[in-house]
Amino acid sequence: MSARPLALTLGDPAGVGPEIIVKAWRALSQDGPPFLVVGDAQALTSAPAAAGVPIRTVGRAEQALSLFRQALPVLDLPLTTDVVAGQPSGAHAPQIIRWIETAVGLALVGAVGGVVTAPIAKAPLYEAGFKFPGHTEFLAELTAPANQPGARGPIMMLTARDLRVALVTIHEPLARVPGLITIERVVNAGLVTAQALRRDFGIARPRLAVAGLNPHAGESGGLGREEIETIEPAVRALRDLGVDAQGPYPADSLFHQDARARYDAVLCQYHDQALIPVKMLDFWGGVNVTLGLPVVRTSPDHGTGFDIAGRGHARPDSLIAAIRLADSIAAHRLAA
Ligand SMILES: NC(=O)c1ccc[n+]([C@@H]2O[C@H](COP(=O)([O-])OP(=O)(O)OC[C@H]3O[C@@H](n4cnc5c(N)ncnc54)[C@H](O)[C@@H]3O)[C@@H](O)[C@H]2O)c1
Ligand SMILES: N[C@H](C(=O)O)[C@H](O)COP(=O)(O)O
Repeated sequence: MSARPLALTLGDPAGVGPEIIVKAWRALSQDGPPFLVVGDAQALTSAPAAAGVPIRTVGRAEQALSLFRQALPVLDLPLTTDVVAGQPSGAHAPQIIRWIETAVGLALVGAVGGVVTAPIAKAPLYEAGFKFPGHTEFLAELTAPANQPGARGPIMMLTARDLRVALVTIHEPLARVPGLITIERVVNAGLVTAQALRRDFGIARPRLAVAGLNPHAGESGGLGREEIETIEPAVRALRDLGVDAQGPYPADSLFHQDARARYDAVLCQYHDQALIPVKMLDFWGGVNVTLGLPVVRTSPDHGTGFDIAGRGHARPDSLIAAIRLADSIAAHRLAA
């Protein structure tokens, strides 16, 4: 366990975030990684599972270490408008963004060991003028001035059980994806992923399988030429750089149980190619990790769950897995 707490952002206060945070504290308060919440204390107090959970405000992140076993620590940056569970509102956007900025700022100065983000809904943030597709790209912007050892992300990785997937393109409309797959992007995603598998996951000789874009990985050019013109040269370039990369392989046969034993991560070309197998394999245990940034960041694989917010049956499993993984990555970085 790291000697510093983690910072956990509240996410969209109208979603399941407050409820699963309170439940995660219940599950982890005795022997789990300590964390403080960066968000609105009242939203936590009002969460369906909050009865009996002591919630205490703190002024400094380090106070969370001694407090965490007795109470849920919160750096209270209150909302200015009322929250209705299940109803997202652009009015919350400035504070949602501020919580993320604050948590990342704490990580950049070393006051916390990493950041775990509860889910945000993108649409109300876009309506309020948020210019980033999601946390991943926003965190890259916030951490841009800080030094990053090795290749720079952000690269989105999702993990579930024995599967890790890393993405060449992230939040992009499908129609734009082929044009965005360049040799440079594939090589950078492969390098960031291989370096993170060593540095953050402790895998000494990581093996990467690279997925094709087209059906049957292009069928020798008959079903698309991206494999021949872009992905194969990128795989060769990765090998020249010392990365154990193989492929491109047809994506449909890359994710079954026997195939998963042959690699440590799959480099996928686009969002759903990567996230469908993860969420199908283990929706409750899946974790989203941002690779190649100066700060540690994880998140649950699920979203804001507006359809069930406020009802009391949201599951905290994925958030708990995200907290444990952030703690493990922070410990690996500290030991390096
Ligand atoms: N980490 C993140 O910030 C993150 C991740 C994924 C999606 N999102 C955002 O979330 C919003 C909603 O996305 P969506 O509807 O596609 O996916 P979702 O994950 O919010 O919901 C999909 C289904 O899973 C259920 N679900 C989600 N979390 C649950 C939990 N903890 N316990 C029990 N059931 C749960 C929901 O009720 C719903 O039926 C979108 O705006 C998206 O951008 C954010
Ligand atoms: N792409 C993620 C998913 O579908 O699970 C999710 O939108 C989170 O993205 P950020 O971590 O960049 O917010």
